[in-house]
Amino acid sequence: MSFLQELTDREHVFEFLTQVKSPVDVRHGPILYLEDVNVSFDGFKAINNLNLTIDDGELRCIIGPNGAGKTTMMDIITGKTRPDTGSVWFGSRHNLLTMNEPDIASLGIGRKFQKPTVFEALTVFENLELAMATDKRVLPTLTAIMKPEYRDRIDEVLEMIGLEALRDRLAGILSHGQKQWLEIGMLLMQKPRLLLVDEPVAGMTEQEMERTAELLTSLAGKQSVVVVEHDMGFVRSIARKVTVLHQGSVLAEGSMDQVSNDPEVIKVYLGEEA
Ligand SMILES: Nc1ncnc2c1ncn2[C@@H]1O[C@H](COP(=O)(O)OP(=O)(O)OP(=O)(O)O)[C@@H](O)[C@H]1O
Repeated sequence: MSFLQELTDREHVFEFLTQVKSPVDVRHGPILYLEDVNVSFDGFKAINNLNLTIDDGELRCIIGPNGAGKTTMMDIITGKTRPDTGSVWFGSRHNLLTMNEPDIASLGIGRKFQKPTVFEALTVFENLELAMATDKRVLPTLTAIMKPEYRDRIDEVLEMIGLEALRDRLAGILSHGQKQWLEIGMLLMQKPRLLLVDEPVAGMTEQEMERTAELLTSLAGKQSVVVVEHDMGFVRSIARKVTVLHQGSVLAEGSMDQVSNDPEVIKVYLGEEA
């Protein structure tokens, strides 16, 4: 079928519109598995024998002082940084160290950076629409022929992120918090299996933080969510299990109460704030 025929065939399902069919295999183990990972930058060990396991559907908070290796760890998972040694697996089938960044993203690993990067001149709805198309050049075509199921997905995501009432407003007029939720919504359009979220509540009001806590906890279960955050009040409000990184390794892991009472953690990290 030619591209022109595809365009005029109302029943044709474009490859770029099909949701990511994540083939990740979690039947016998975790969704994310890092073992003995090491990364050095000019001789400095940013990641040092790091071991980390995230279960399917889990919400995990990662904390740690500046320079602990949190960003580098996210960069390794998404393929931005290659470790010197170690293993990184997504389910039991996908060795992430053999894959590039776009392939890792298309497996269903979504990453939300600290700063919101929504398209301010587009409406909330259009931002979500755009997030669905992997080939951004086809957006005008996509808008003209959008199938009901894609509209349904946008409606579903609008409800999840609480922006239904603002669907036709330009993203540029949204508050900082609303932009962050919209960007999370853009990631959700592709139905990711694992979401990596970097400092989601930096710069948010108390109310926005509460709403973000509700959003992230509501996502867990359906997808796995890893949140890197410095705000301890926020971490306490959402955390089930917390991992404390220090000098590129796991220093402690457990409930917020367990890690915040751990003498090593108090010494190297929470002690900083006391
Ligand atoms: N590309 C790089 N080149 C050299 N050093 C780097 C590079 N990336 C990170 N580092 C160093 O590796 C260490 C870990 O950095 P990383 O950004 O992962 O820490 P972090 O826990 O995310 O810190 P923060 O909480 O401040 O964001 C730091 O000492 C940092 O300076």
